[in-house]
Amino acid sequence: MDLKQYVTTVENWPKEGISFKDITTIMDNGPAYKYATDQIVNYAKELGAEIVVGPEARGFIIGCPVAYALEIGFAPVRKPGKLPREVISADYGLEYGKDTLTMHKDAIKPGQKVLICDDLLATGGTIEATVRLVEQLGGQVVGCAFLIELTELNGRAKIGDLNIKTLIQY
Ligand SMILES: O=P(O)(O)OC[C@H]1O[C@H](OP(=O)(O)OP(=O)(O)O)[C@H](O)[C@@H]1O
Ligand SMILES: Nc1ncnc2[nH]cnc12
Repeated sequence: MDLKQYVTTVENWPKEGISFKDITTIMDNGPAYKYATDQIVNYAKELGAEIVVGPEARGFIIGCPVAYALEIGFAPVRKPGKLPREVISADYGLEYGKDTLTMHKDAIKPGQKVLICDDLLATGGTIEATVRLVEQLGGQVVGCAFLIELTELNGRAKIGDLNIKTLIQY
């Protein structure tokens, strides 16, 4: 399936100069959403992932169905003030802003094999901060899966030699 045809590009949103890749037109198409999820499920199986981690909010949309299909857990990465128990934090930069991400301190077991999922790899700031959080908790990042990669922004460079899978490239 050519997934790219289901992505909607919105120019100059949320800011002038940003070419926004809207994945809601993948999600509202049952076969396209299932196809995308299945690709990541197969990748997760190859890697032997034991838990899925995803940053809010679009990382939940990608990561949760993968965790469900594999009957493994999902641990959320959230913006500050959203998780109710003790957290660790990491600051990061975005293509259009900056922010902080948090995880519960007990979200990952030491040595657990983690697959990180998100909708899109842009500058790599979000994924790099998520990797830092997982590693700080003792998790082993076995792979990172994205629907979309904006190759010109070279987000891959931020996470060194980690295993990365992207389904659509621009
Ligand atoms: O590679 P980066 O430059 O870090 O950009 C990618 C991140 O930006 C978007 O999330 P956003 O922070 O806009 O939050 P949302 O998912 O809640 O919309 C997207 O879902 C990725 O998580
Ligand atoms: N161009 C883009 N489209 C959609 N989500 C994004 N997150 C960061 N950059 C983005």
